[in-house]
Amino acid sequence: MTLLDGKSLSNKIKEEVRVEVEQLKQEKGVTPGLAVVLVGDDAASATYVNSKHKACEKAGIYSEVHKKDSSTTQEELLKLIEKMNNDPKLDGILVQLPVPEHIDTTTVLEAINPLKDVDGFHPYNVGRMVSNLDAFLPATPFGVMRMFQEYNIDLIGKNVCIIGSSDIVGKPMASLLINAKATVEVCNSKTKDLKAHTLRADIVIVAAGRVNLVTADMINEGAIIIDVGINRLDNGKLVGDVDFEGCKDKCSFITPVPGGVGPMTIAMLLKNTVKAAKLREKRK
Ligand SMILES: Nc1nc(=O)c2c([nH]1)NC[C@@H]1CN(c3ccc(C(=O)N[C@@H](CCC(=O)O)C(=O)O)cc3)C=[N+]21
Repeated sequence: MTLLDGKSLSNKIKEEVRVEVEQLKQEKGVTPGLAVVLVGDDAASATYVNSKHKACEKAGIYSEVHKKDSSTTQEELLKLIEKMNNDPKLDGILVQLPVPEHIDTTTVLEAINPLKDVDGFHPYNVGRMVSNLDAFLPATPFGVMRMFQEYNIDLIGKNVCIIGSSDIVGKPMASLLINAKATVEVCNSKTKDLKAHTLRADIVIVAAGRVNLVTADMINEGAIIIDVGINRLDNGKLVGDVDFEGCKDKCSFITPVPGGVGPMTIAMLLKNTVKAAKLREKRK
């Protein structure tokens, strides 16, 4: 079994980004800028936002974090986004999800200028991604694709079973894999006999948020396992959706949690922010 080491690959990508940012500054006088908006006081969200901010600083990307309390209205949030859309310092705008229930996620995401949509969640970018056109790709599935590339994992003709059909992981993951000529199946919590599906797969990608959802009996010998789950146990330990210990000797590749897909998400966000900075002229 080979570990898909997202920690070290993400460090390599972040270093590439740092060099690229340096060049942009020197050659074009452009400093890429990212704004992250956090609404409410979810502890996990606060941690991620903090990691994103620190990663930006290390890469030389200007970063601002807007912490709004949970009573913030949708109107206030839309106003802030409009201001950021017009702020020339900002190349990327990210609203950390989930937002509180009284705020409509789609309305908020649609308010972001698609050319600043470094999360790739705006319908404009979603449509372009599905059509295999140049677009901002959602950081998590983009990071998974980058891992396949790094470890020379061929996708053409492979059976891939994705567990989880969310807008931020499952659906975009399926699109990217379809475009890469894989054969893709997307399961969800209503899927009957999940095991029958995973046992047809060369690659299983799990993003369901359920501890031990995937166990060794559910995977083929030599399968590739990508664990996008992040679950905090009562003892404070961080685990994915896969029974790692049970599966590790049966599969050919597996991502650990932590140190797998998570760090890749942040690295690809930085990549997208640099991409957005290069589009500055087009936004004017
Ligand atoms: N608008 C928006 N964009 C996002 O990209 C977004 C979001 N909302 N909401 C929540 C999810 C989750 N997410 C993660 C980022 C980094 C790690 C990460 O760095 N994980 C580390 C450890 C983290 C820890 O120790 O808590 C690891 O897996 O090794 C995980 C998860 C981004 N998300």
